[in-house]
Amino acid sequence: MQLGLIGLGRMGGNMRERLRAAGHEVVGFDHNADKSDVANLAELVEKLAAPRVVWTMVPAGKITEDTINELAGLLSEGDIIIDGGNSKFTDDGPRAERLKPKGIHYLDVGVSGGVWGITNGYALMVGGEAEIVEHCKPIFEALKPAGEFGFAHAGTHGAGHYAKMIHNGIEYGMMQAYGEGYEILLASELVHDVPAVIKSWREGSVVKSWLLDLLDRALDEDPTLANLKGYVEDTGEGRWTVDEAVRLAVPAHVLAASIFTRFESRQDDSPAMKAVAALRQQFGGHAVKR
Ligand SMILES: O=C(O)[C@H](O)[C@@H](O)[C@H](O)[C@H](O)COP(=O)(O)O
Repeated sequence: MQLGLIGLGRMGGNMRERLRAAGHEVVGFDHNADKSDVANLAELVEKLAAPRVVWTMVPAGKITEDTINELAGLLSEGDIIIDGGNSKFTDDGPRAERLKPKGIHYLDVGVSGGVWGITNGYALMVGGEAEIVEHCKPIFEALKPAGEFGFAHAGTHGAGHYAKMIHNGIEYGMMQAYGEGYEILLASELVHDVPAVIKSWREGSVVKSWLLDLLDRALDEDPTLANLKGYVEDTGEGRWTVDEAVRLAVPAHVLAASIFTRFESRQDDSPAMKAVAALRQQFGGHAVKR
C-alpha cells in the first residue's frame, strides 16, 4: 500500500523504515531536506495515487493543525488523513467535521513505542469510522507488534488520542512508582547493591515490565545516574489525563501526584514550602533555614 508520511523525526523516521521493510511504498516529507523524499507537501500529494492516505507525525498543537490545514487544501474527496502525533483528543472531532465537507476522511491514532518501535512494533489506538480503519489496516498491521496484541479500534473520532492520553497518564504513574522505590532503596542502610535489586525484579517478579527493563538499562549505563539531573519535562498528556479525571470526578491520586512531582522537579526552591516554613516560624517561632 502507498502512504504519505509527514514528519520524519525519531518516531516518523523509524516508522518509515518499518513500513518499507514490510513492503509498503512510503513517500516521506520532513522540513529537514536530508531526510525528506520530496520538497514539499504538494509534491508528496502528487506522488500518491487516489484514494491517498497521508499520516502526520509532527508535534501536537499548531504544527499539526497547520499541516492538516495545508493537506486539506491539497487532497481530494475520498482521501484519508491520519494524525499519529500526541494531539489532544478534543481536537479530533472538530477536525473530522471540518474535513467532512471536502469528502476527506480522518483518523486519530495514538502511537506508543518510542525509539524501540522500529524493531518491537508500535502499539496503536485508533479513533474514527470503521470502514476507514479497515481501509488502512495494512498500514496498521505493518506498524503494530507481531503478536496478538498492540492494536485497538478504540471508538469514534478522538478515541485513539484519548486512549493514548490515558496510556501516558499510566506511564507517568508507573515511572513515578519505580523512581520512588529506587530512591527508598538508595536511602536504605541495608541494601548495598540497588542496581542488582532492580535487575532481580526483571524476571519472575510481580513488578516486572518494560519500563523496569529500561530502568535497569539506564543503571547499567550509569549505575548512580550521576550524569542526570532530576528534572523532568512533560508534553501535556499527563495534565490532560488529570483534567479528565477531574471532569469525570474519578479519583486518580497516583496520576495527579506524578504530574505534580514533575512540576516540582523543575523548581530550585519551592515557594509553597517557603510559605509553609514562614508560617511555622510565625505561629510557633520554629527555626527556618536561610
Ligand atoms: O508511549 C510512548 O511511546 C511515549 O509515551 C511517547 O508518546 C512519548 O515518549 C511521550 O509522549 C513522552 O511524554 P511526556 O513528554 O509527557 O513525558
